[in-house]
Amino acid sequence: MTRRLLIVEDDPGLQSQMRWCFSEDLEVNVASDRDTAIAALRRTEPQVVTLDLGLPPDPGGATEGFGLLEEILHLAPQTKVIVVTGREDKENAVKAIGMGACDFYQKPLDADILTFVVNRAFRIAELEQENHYLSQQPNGTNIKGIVAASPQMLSICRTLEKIAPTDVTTLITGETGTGKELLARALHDLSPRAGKPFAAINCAAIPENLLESELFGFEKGAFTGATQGKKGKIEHANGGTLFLDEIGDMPMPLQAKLLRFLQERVVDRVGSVNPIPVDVRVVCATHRDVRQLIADGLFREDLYYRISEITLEVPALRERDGDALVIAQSLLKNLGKQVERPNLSFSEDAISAIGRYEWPGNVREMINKVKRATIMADGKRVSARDLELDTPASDSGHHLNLRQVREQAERQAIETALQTSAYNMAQAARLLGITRPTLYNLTDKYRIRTTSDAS
Ligand SMILES: Nc1ncnc2c1ncn2[C@@H]1O[C@H](COP(=O)(O)OP(=O)(O)OP(=O)(O)O)[C@@H](O)[C@H]1O
Repeated sequence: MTRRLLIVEDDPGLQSQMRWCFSEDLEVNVASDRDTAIAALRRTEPQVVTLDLGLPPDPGGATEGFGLLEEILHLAPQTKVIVVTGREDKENAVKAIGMGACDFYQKPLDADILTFVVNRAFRIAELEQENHYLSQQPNGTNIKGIVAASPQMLSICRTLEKIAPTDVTTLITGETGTGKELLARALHDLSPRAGKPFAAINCAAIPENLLESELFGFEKGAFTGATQGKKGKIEHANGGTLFLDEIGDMPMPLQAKLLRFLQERVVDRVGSVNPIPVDVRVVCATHRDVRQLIADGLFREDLYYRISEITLEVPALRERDGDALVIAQSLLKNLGKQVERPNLSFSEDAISAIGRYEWPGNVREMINKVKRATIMADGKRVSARDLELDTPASDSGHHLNLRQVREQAERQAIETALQTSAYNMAQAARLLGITRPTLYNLTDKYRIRTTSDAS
């Protein structure tokens, strides 16, 4: 890509000095007033503009410069404008940044600093263009709600489109927050069952003694308090899709009952002897390693084969090439609209931090971070700090003692677990391998918030 720079400067001496600063691989155009600048902008579409605020007919003030800045950003909002101000003119520099200028530079001219600032602006422009390109890439799939650019996810989406019209029982595996439920819903929406119910049940969230009646329903008088019969989730899904989330956490006795249902396609309500035929497509998901569960005697192998006629292994966000940025951009657009800040964009440090971060809580964690950032960002730029991604690794070398290191690690692990589990204390405690009361003690100790501040 040819780098094109437009210098807007009315002083001929400065014009030639600035021209001289830039190496030959830059295409440089010069304009001395607003009209010529706009004509050059339209003609050459520069990625970067340096703009002297003091332009005729107001060379001593900044009105013409501000007017031109506004016009440039209106005509070509992606242009990186560096305003050039006098030495004592901080106020105007700050105002220009607030209006959307990307940087400022104070006279007198210093070739090294100016080159540095201009090159930096080109780099930002290129990164933004790259991101824009990525976010404009067709998903390769029209699956509603799924944002993906990586070959890994596009391949999963293609498989999903192939199996959607069939009734094959599908197992979706992957870390928490990778989009397993989203894919299960997509499978339903793309299937001939789309007009019928999608009934989801989280096998890990319901106490063992209630899960059976939740799934299979119960008859009047089946147990104390059952004054009337109730349909279970499976019956509710009749004609549609049953989504069994966290199937790996299903207790063994229920696994046997589920297996019978999958084989016979009839439901035995608790307390009933009359099997009820049900027509559902079953989709299961788990973040657990089912083979390991089988090896540990916690999951029935025969059930595993029943539920995994097709398995979709959803990779973690950090393993998908290019997805993190594309999803973050899409989230910023959508979540920004929700808080009436539709023009937010990521700063350069945010873009590299998003690419570097491991995303242990995957897309769910990203949603929390971006949601927070849309509220916290000053101006139009979302920084790494707004995303809470600016913990410098070098910090670790500057601790007072081991206690401080331990406490910081503990605090970080708790914050990540809370974000990963969408601030569900029970789930976060499970992720951390501690009890809920212990988690409450620790969040008190470190004064960590236990609810999403964006909710
Ligand atoms: N590729 C994606 N594009 C857009 N949004 C996504 C994508 N993947 C996940 N999400 C969003 O991230 C959130 C978490 O996704 P989802 O609930 O499907 O994950 P999960 O793998 O089922 O998580 P868990 O195992 O914790 O239940 C949802 O709000 C979902 O819409």
